[in-house]
Amino acid sequence: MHVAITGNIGAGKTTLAQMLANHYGWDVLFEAVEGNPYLADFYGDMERWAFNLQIYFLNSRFEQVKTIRDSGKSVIQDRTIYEDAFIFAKNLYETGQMTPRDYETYRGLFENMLSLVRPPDLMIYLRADLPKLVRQIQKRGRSYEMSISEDYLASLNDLYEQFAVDYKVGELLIIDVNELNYAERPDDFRFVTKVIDEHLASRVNARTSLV
Ligand SMILES: Nc1ncnc2c1ncn2[C@@H]1O[C@H](COP(=O)(O)OP(=O)(O)OP(=O)(O)O)[C@@H](O)[C@H]1O
Repeated sequence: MHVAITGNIGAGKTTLAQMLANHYGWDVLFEAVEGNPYLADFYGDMERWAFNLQIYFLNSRFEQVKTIRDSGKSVIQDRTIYEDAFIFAKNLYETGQMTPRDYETYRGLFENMLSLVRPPDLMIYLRADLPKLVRQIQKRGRSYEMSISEDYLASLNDLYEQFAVDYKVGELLIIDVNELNYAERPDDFRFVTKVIDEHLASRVNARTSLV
């Protein structure tokens, strides 16, 4: 079983991935944030560091793809390779912060990698509106994320919504997390696991469901 959690910055993926891993006894794979050599610089000057950061994330995510393939265990993954390309890199290109030739080079590499990527058995999209994202980013208080603008989050959210519509290579479960606080309210976490259990039980019937 390979489950992946997808969603915008501050949606609550990392917390939920850890909680689900504990609950179901799955291994968990996090994103490369600590020790990421580009992330802080990227938030200071996106245009300068866009290509470098995207290559770094693409490589680290591809490493995870290989780990998942070779592990033979049930794994939950915090964010996927699809988001790097279809959301983050695309947004940088569309907003003029990644040049066409860099984007083309990046996409060529991504397409090559994609031929070796097996989609997760279940993708869980945590849908959150801007106020929720902003609150969570401020709450965790990473200094380099304080420069994230609402425009940036809004563009990413638009691309996430498009991604949810276009995602056809596997099953997608959409959970609206605007009113949920599973980190602090056990009932909310029970709600999420119930939805996942139901979805896993009815996998043959539905490819996309929404709660
Ligand atoms: N491909 C990418 N391009 C640009 N920034 C990225 C990319 N992938 C991840 N990031 C950034 O790296 C950091 C990852 O932090 P983290 O793992 O805590 O996840 P997050 O996106 O904030 O999610 P959550 O709060 O839902 O756990 C965020 O600032 C995120 O936007």
